[in-house]
Amino acid sequence: MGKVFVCDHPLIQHKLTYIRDERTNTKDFREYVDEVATLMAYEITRNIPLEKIKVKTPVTETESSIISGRMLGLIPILRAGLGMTEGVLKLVPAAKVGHIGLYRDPETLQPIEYYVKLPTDVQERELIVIDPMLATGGSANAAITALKKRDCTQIKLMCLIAAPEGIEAVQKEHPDVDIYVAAVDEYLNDHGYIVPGLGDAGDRLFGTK
Ligand SMILES: O=P(O)(O)OC[C@H]1O[C@H](OP(=O)(O)OP(=O)(O)O)[C@H](O)[C@@H]1O
Ligand SMILES: O=c1cc[nH]c(=O)[nH]1
Ligand SMILES: [Mg+2]
Repeated sequence: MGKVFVCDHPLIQHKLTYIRDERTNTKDFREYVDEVATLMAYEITRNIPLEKIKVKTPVTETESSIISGRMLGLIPILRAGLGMTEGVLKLVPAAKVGHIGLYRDPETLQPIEYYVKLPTDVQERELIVIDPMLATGGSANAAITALKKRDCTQIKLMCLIAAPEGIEAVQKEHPDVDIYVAAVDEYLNDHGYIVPGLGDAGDRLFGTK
């Protein structure tokens, strides 16, 4: 079963409080989400492979490590996943970015796919699926399934806030996928919103409500 890593660094938890706060305006919300994504990326990339290269210091020649950033792929789920993507790219600028467009039908809560554009070598990359909210888990599961259909095998999921229901759903459908979150909240309300959560991530990021 996939592991759940809660990124509980004080800086992340501090910023998450302002992300949750309904008084935080769109500009500040976007900035906090971006900053938390960068901090979480530090944790998520902890085990990516290093390779040795030769480097000449002012004193001598030596061997030193670099990460194979080109082997990473970031897969934001549109729209809200876009809000975290630049923050991760700050740490791994060589990663390629693929987009999966999904929206959740407000009645059925089922994900509807409307766009997929992936790097041509996506199967060879370690992928991080990015979405701030893991609610029922339907969207994350659909995105991961779309990647697996294209022969992707190394997939992680990165979210800001997860409901226990969403974690369970992903662990059941994709037991090979580890999940990185800043917080696990209490439950889903009757409209499928995470409680206490932060409201609608896409609307708060883009000011659409
Ligand atoms: O776990 P789930 O129950 O599937 O819910 C989570 C999904 O809902 C939100 O997207 P939304 O459908 O609001 O689309 P948007 O990003 O375009 O606003 C969120 O960004 C996730 O993708
Ligand atoms: O709480 C939630 C659940 C799904 N999507 C959101 O943006 N927020
Ligand atoms: Mg939304």
